Amino acid sequence: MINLKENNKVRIYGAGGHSQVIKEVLQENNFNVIETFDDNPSGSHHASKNVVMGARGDLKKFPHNGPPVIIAVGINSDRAEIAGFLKCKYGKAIHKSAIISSTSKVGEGTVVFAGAIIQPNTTVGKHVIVNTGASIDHDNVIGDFAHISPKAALCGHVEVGEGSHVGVGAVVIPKVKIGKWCTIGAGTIVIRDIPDYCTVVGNPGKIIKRNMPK
Ligand SMILES: CC(=O)SCCNC(=O)CCNC(=O)[C@H](O)C(C)(C)COP(=O)(O)OP(=O)(O)OC[C@H]1O[C@@H](n2cnc3c(N)ncnc32)[C@H](O)[C@@H]1OP(=O)(O)O
Repeated sequence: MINLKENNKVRIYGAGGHSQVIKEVLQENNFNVIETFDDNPSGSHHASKNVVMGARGDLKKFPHNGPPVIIAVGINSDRAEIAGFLKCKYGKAIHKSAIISSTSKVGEGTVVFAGAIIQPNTTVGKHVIVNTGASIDHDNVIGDFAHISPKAALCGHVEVGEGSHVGVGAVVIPKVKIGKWCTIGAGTIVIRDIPDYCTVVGNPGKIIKRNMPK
């Protein structure tokens, strides 16, 4: 399932490891990745070829018009910043093995990797990463620019705020609300609501840092 049009052409913004996974999802869905941008082309992943300078080089000269773009940058705040200055159309990249309920919604620019599951009545925002094998159950609300890492499990009626990162293998019990721009550590068990900007680790999850917004 994918919603990119324009003769199956797509562009990727970001040329690191995360970009490689997105490229593979797109190619398996018969999309033609015609261009890869990066704001630091010389630091690209070894598998990225023909990477060209991104919009930070010259915002006015950047080809905002054209085939849809996917922002393939793993750091949530960077993805949000890039989405703030690009004037592009966005696509989605959804792996064939992902299961998404017909009653759930996935926003533009969002990527859903192999084996991920999104159960009914869930809303996933824009430019979200639903990583490999992540499980997002029914009636969740996932904010824009969030990242649900591999094998994380969100039970029913969970909310994850804008820009928050749920680490690999974390578990969130039903009806818990995680604020915006939080970090939930790898393997954390979240059993209570988490305020905005907090880092939480452990079982049960405890707040170890409050990261004030930039
Ligand atoms: C395909 C992909 O790769 S997707 C990428 C997915 N990435 C992840 O899931 C990474 C998640 N990140 C983490 O778990 C990190 O450890 C973070 C963000 C929670 C904390 O990182 P930092 O802010 O650098 O904290 P730091 O490493 O200094 O640890 C602070 C304390 O928390 C503890 N801690 C850190 N992470 C965890 C964790 N996941 N579980 C339990 N305790 C933890 C540390 O042991 C340390 O304790 P101490 O003060 O008693 O020594």
